[in-house]
Amino acid sequence: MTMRPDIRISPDAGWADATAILLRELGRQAIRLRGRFLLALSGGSTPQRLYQALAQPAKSQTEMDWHRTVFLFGDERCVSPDHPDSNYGMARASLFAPLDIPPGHVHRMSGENPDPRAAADEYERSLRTVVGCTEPEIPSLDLVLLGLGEDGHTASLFPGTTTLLESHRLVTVGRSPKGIPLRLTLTLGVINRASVILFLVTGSTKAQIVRRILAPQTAADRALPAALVTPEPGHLIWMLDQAAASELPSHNKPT
Ligand SMILES: O=C(O)[C@H](O)[C@@H](O)[C@H](O)[C@H](O)COP(=O)(O)O
Repeated sequence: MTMRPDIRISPDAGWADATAILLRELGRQAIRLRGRFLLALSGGSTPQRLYQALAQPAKSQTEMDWHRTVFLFGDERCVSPDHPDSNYGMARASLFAPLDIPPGHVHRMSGENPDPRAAADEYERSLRTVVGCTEPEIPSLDLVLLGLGEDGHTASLFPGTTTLLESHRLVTVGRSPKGIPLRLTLTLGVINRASVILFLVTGSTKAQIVRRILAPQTAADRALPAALVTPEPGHLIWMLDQAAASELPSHNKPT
Protein backbone atom coordinates (compact mmCIF):
# COMPACT_ATOMS: atom_id res chain seq x y z
CA MET A 1 0.00 0.00 0.00
CA THR A 2 1.62 3.26 -1.10
CA MET A 3 1.84 5.83 1.66
CA ARG A 4 -0.11 9.06 1.20
CA PRO A 5 2.12 11.78 -0.29
CA ASP A 6 3.65 14.25 2.12
CA ILE A 7 2.36 17.59 0.81
CA ARG A 8 4.26 20.70 1.91
CA ILE A 9 3.22 24.22 0.95
CA SER A 10 5.52 27.25 1.23
CA PRO A 11 4.84 30.93 0.69
CA ASP A 12 5.81 31.68 -2.91
CA ALA A 13 8.86 33.77 -1.96
CA GLY A 14 10.24 31.22 0.51
CA TRP A 15 9.75 28.09 -1.58
CA ALA A 16 13.31 27.72 -2.91
CA ASP A 17 14.99 28.21 0.49
CA ALA A 18 12.56 25.83 2.22
CA THR A 19 13.19 23.19 -0.43
CA ALA A 20 16.96 23.67 -0.22
CA ILE A 21 16.81 23.10 3.55
CA LEU A 22 14.84 19.88 3.01
CA LEU A 23 17.22 18.60 0.33
CA ARG A 24 20.28 19.24 2.47
CA GLU A 25 18.65 17.35 5.35
CA LEU A 26 17.86 14.39 3.09
CA GLY A 27 21.44 14.49 1.85
CA ARG A 28 22.89 14.49 5.36
CA GLN A 29 20.66 11.53 6.27
CA ALA A 30 21.84 9.52 3.25
CA ILE A 31 25.50 10.30 3.96
CA ARG A 32 25.08 9.30 7.61
CA LEU A 33 23.38 6.03 6.67
CA ARG A 34 25.20 5.03 3.49
CA GLY A 35 28.29 7.22 3.26
CA ARG A 36 27.12 9.00 0.11
CA PHE A 37 24.11 10.77 -1.40
CA LEU A 38 22.80 9.40 -4.71
CA LEU A 39 20.83 12.34 -6.12
CA ALA A 40 19.02 12.43 -9.49
CA LEU A 41 18.42 15.96 -10.78
CA SER A 42 15.49 17.19 -12.84
CA GLY A 43 15.45 19.70 -15.66
CA GLY A 44 13.10 22.67 -15.85
CA SER A 45 12.88 26.23 -14.52
CA THR A 46 11.41 25.21 -11.15
CA PRO A 47 14.25 22.81 -10.29
CA GLN A 48 16.65 25.49 -11.50
CA ARG A 49 15.35 27.83 -8.75
CA LEU A 50 16.19 25.15 -6.21
CA TYR A 51 19.72 24.63 -7.60
CA GLN A 52 20.37 28.38 -7.38
CA ALA A 53 19.24 28.36 -3.73
CA LEU A 54 21.45 25.33 -2.97
CA ALA A 55 24.44 27.11 -4.48
CA GLN A 56 24.18 30.09 -2.14
CA PRO A 57 27.76 30.20 -0.73
CA ALA A 58 26.83 31.37 2.80
CA LYS A 59 24.84 28.20 3.53
CA SER A 60 26.06 25.38 1.32
CA GLN A 61 29.63 25.18 2.71
CA THR A 62 28.55 24.44 6.27
CA GLU A 63 25.42 22.31 6.00
CA MET A 64 26.12 19.81 3.24
CA ASP A 65 29.09 17.68 2.19
CA TRP A 66 28.60 18.08 -1.55
CA HIS A 67 31.73 16.07 -2.23
CA ARG A 68 29.93 12.99 -0.88
CA THR A 69 27.10 13.60 -3.33
CA VAL A 70 26.83 11.64 -6.59
CA PHE A 71 24.87 13.68 -9.13
CA LEU A 72 22.76 11.75 -11.62
CA PHE A 73 19.98 12.87 -13.96
CA GLY A 74 16.32 11.87 -14.19
CA ASP A 75 16.18 12.91 -17.82
CA GLU A 76 17.95 14.82 -20.57
CA ARG A 77 17.05 16.40 -23.86
CA CYS A 78 18.79 14.84 -26.89
CA VAL A 79 21.08 17.81 -27.41
CA SER A 80 24.72 18.55 -26.67
CA PRO A 81 25.72 19.54 -23.13
CA ASP A 82 26.40 23.08 -24.35
CA HIS A 83 22.95 23.45 -25.94
CA PRO A 84 20.77 26.04 -24.12
CA ASP A 85 18.10 23.35 -23.54
CA SER A 86 20.49 20.83 -21.94
CA ASN A 87 19.47 19.81 -18.42
CA TYR A 88 23.12 19.05 -17.67
CA GLY A 89 24.13 22.48 -18.99
CA MET A 90 21.54 24.14 -16.73
CA ALA A 91 22.70 22.17 -13.68
CA ARG A 92 26.35 22.89 -14.46
CA ALA A 93 25.69 26.65 -14.52
CA SER A 94 23.27 26.72 -11.55
CA LEU A 95 24.85 24.18 -9.22
CA PHE A 96 28.02 22.34 -10.24
CA ALA A 97 30.09 25.41 -11.14
CA PRO A 98 29.08 27.58 -8.14
CA LEU A 99 29.72 24.65 -5.74
CA ASP A 100 32.89 23.60 -7.55
CA ILE A 101 31.65 19.99 -7.86
CA PRO A 102 34.41 17.74 -9.23
CA PRO A 103 33.45 16.44 -12.72
CA GLY A 104 33.87 12.85 -11.52
CA HIS A 105 30.91 13.31 -9.16
CA VAL A 106 28.54 14.11 -12.02
CA HIS A 107 27.11 11.42 -14.31
CA ARG A 108 25.24 13.03 -17.17
CA MET A 109 23.22 11.38 -19.91
CA SER A 110 24.81 11.59 -23.38
CA GLY A 111 22.20 13.76 -25.04
CA GLU A 112 24.62 14.44 -27.88
CA ASN A 113 24.65 10.78 -28.98
CA PRO A 114 22.96 10.59 -32.41
CA ASP A 115 21.63 7.17 -31.35
CA PRO A 116 19.35 7.88 -28.34
CA ARG A 117 18.72 4.18 -27.74
CA ALA A 118 22.46 3.59 -27.40
CA ALA A 119 22.70 6.61 -25.08
CA ALA A 120 19.89 5.20 -22.91
CA ASP A 121 21.59 1.80 -22.72
CA GLU A 122 24.91 3.48 -21.89
CA TYR A 123 23.31 5.42 -19.03
CA GLU A 124 21.65 2.29 -17.72
CA ARG A 125 25.06 0.60 -17.52
CA SER A 126 26.55 3.69 -15.89
CA LEU A 127 23.71 3.85 -13.35
CA ARG A 128 24.24 0.24 -12.33
CA THR A 129 28.00 0.75 -12.06
CA VAL A 130 27.67 3.93 -9.95
CA VAL A 131 25.06 2.44 -7.63
CA GLY A 132 26.79 -0.95 -7.56
CA CYS A 133 24.05 -3.31 -8.63
CA THR A 134 23.74 -5.87 -11.42
CA GLU A 135 20.77 -7.06 -13.44
CA PRO A 136 18.00 -7.80 -12.63
CA GLU A 137 18.35 -5.72 -9.43
CA ILE A 138 16.91 -2.20 -9.79
CA PRO A 139 19.16 0.55 -8.41
CA SER A 140 17.72 2.46 -5.46
CA LEU A 141 18.62 6.14 -5.45
CA ASP A 142 18.48 8.21 -2.27
CA LEU A 143 16.56 11.10 -3.82
CA VAL A 144 14.94 11.70 -7.20
CA LEU A 145 13.91 15.28 -7.98
CA LEU A 146 10.95 15.65 -10.35
CA GLY A 147 9.25 18.61 -11.98
CA LEU A 148 5.69 18.57 -13.28
CA GLY A 149 4.46 19.71 -16.66
CA GLU A 150 0.99 21.23 -17.14
CA ASP A 151 0.05 18.08 -19.08
CA GLY A 152 1.03 15.88 -16.14
CA HIS A 153 4.39 14.76 -17.54
CA THR A 154 7.34 14.28 -15.24
CA ALA A 155 10.96 13.62 -16.09
CA SER A 156 10.50 12.86 -19.80
CA LEU A 157 7.56 10.52 -19.29
CA PHE A 158 4.76 12.05 -21.34
CA PRO A 159 1.03 11.20 -21.29
CA GLY A 160 -0.08 8.37 -23.51
CA THR A 161 3.41 7.24 -24.48
CA THR A 162 4.81 3.72 -24.32
CA THR A 163 7.56 4.90 -21.96
CA LEU A 164 4.96 4.60 -19.19
CA LEU A 165 4.66 0.87 -19.87
CA GLU A 166 8.40 0.17 -19.85
CA SER A 167 8.89 -2.40 -17.14
CA HIS A 168 12.34 -3.82 -17.95
CA ARG A 169 14.66 -0.98 -18.89
CA LEU A 170 15.91 1.57 -16.35
CA VAL A 171 16.46 4.25 -18.98
CA THR A 172 14.51 4.76 -22.19
CA VAL A 173 13.88 7.22 -25.02
CA GLY A 174 10.96 9.60 -24.53
CA ARG A 175 9.19 11.80 -27.07
CA SER A 176 8.00 15.25 -26.09
CA PRO A 177 5.11 16.98 -27.90
CA LYS A 178 6.79 20.34 -27.25
CA GLY A 179 10.34 21.67 -27.44
CA ILE A 180 13.14 19.20 -28.02
CA PRO A 181 11.27 16.11 -29.21
CA LEU A 182 13.70 13.30 -28.28
CA ARG A 183 14.56 12.78 -24.62
CA LEU A 184 16.40 10.29 -22.43
CA THR A 185 14.56 9.42 -19.23
CA LEU A 186 14.61 7.17 -16.21
CA THR A 187 11.63 4.84 -16.27
CA LEU A 188 9.02 4.50 -13.55
CA GLY A 189 10.65 1.29 -12.34
CA VAL A 190 13.81 3.00 -11.14
CA ILE A 191 12.07 6.23 -10.14
CA ASN A 192 9.69 4.32 -7.87
CA ARG A 193 12.59 2.48 -6.22
CA ALA A 194 14.01 5.70 -4.78
CA SER A 195 14.13 6.20 -1.02
CA VAL A 196 12.62 9.65 -1.49
CA ILE A 197 10.97 11.33 -4.47
CA LEU A 198 10.58 15.09 -4.30
CA PHE A 199 8.20 16.87 -6.69
CA LEU A 200 9.11 20.53 -7.23
CA VAL A 201 6.07 22.53 -8.38
CA THR A 202 5.41 26.27 -8.23
CA GLY A 203 3.15 28.83 -9.87
CA SER A 204 -0.55 29.22 -10.57
CA THR A 205 -0.21 27.66 -14.04
CA LYS A 206 0.41 24.31 -12.31
CA ALA A 207 -2.52 24.56 -9.87
CA GLN A 208 -4.96 22.60 -12.03
CA ILE A 209 -2.59 19.74 -12.84
CA VAL A 210 -1.53 19.55 -9.19
CA ARG A 211 -5.18 19.09 -8.22
CA ARG A 212 -5.64 16.41 -10.91
CA ILE A 213 -2.63 14.49 -9.60
CA LEU A 214 -3.18 14.90 -5.85
CA ALA A 215 -6.99 14.90 -5.84
CA PRO A 216 -7.80 12.73 -8.88
CA GLN A 217 -11.43 12.50 -9.96
CA THR A 218 -11.21 10.42 -13.15
CA ALA A 219 -9.36 7.43 -14.54
CA ALA A 220 -7.57 9.86 -16.87
CA ASP A 221 -6.25 11.78 -13.84
CA ARG A 222 -4.97 8.55 -12.32
CA ALA A 223 -3.25 7.57 -15.59
CA LEU A 224 -1.17 10.75 -15.83
CA PRO A 225 2.58 10.10 -15.69
CA ALA A 226 3.09 12.02 -12.43
CA ALA A 227 0.20 10.05 -10.88
CA LEU A 228 2.14 6.84 -11.59
CA VAL A 229 4.99 7.98 -9.35
CA THR A 230 4.24 5.86 -6.31
CA PRO A 231 7.48 4.97 -4.53
CA GLU A 232 7.46 1.67 -2.69
CA PRO A 233 8.71 1.51 0.05
CA GLY A 234 10.11 5.04 -0.36
CA HIS A 235 8.55 8.39 0.50
CA LEU A 236 6.83 10.85 -1.80
CA ILE A 237 7.08 14.54 -0.95
CA TRP A 238 5.44 17.41 -2.87
CA MET A 239 7.07 20.80 -2.34
CA LEU A 240 4.48 23.31 -3.56
CA ASP A 241 4.22 27.03 -3.30
CA GLN A 242 0.86 28.56 -2.37
CA ALA A 243 0.07 29.38 -5.99
CA ALA A 244 0.57 25.81 -7.19
CA ALA A 245 -1.50 24.50 -4.26
CA SER A 246 -4.31 27.02 -4.74
CA GLU A 247 -6.79 24.54 -6.31
CA LEU A 248 -6.17 21.69 -3.89
CA PRO A 249 -9.21 20.77 -1.81
CA SER A 250 -8.67 21.67 1.85
CA HIS A 251 -8.62 18.00 2.90
CA ASN A 252 -5.58 17.46 0.66
CA LYS A 253 -3.66 20.28 2.30
CA PRO A 254 -1.45 19.76 5.34
CA THR A 255 -3.15 20.76 8.57
O1 LIG B 1 13.58 18.08 -18.85
C1 LIG B 1 12.60 18.64 -18.35
O2 LIG B 1 12.06 19.66 -18.80
C2 LIG B 1 12.06 18.12 -17.03
O3 LIG B 1 12.48 16.93 -16.71
C3 LIG B 1 10.57 18.28 -17.03
O4 LIG B 1 9.90 17.17 -16.50
C4 LIG B 1 10.28 19.52 -16.19
O5 LIG B 1 10.68 19.28 -14.85
C5 LIG B 1 8.82 19.88 -16.22
O6 LIG B 1 8.46 20.14 -17.57
C6 LIG B 1 8.56 21.14 -15.38
O7 LIG B 1 9.34 22.19 -15.92
P1 LIG B 1 9.15 23.71 -15.33
O8 LIG B 1 9.55 23.64 -13.89
O9 LIG B 1 10.07 24.54 -16.18
O10 LIG B 1 7.69 24.05 -15.51
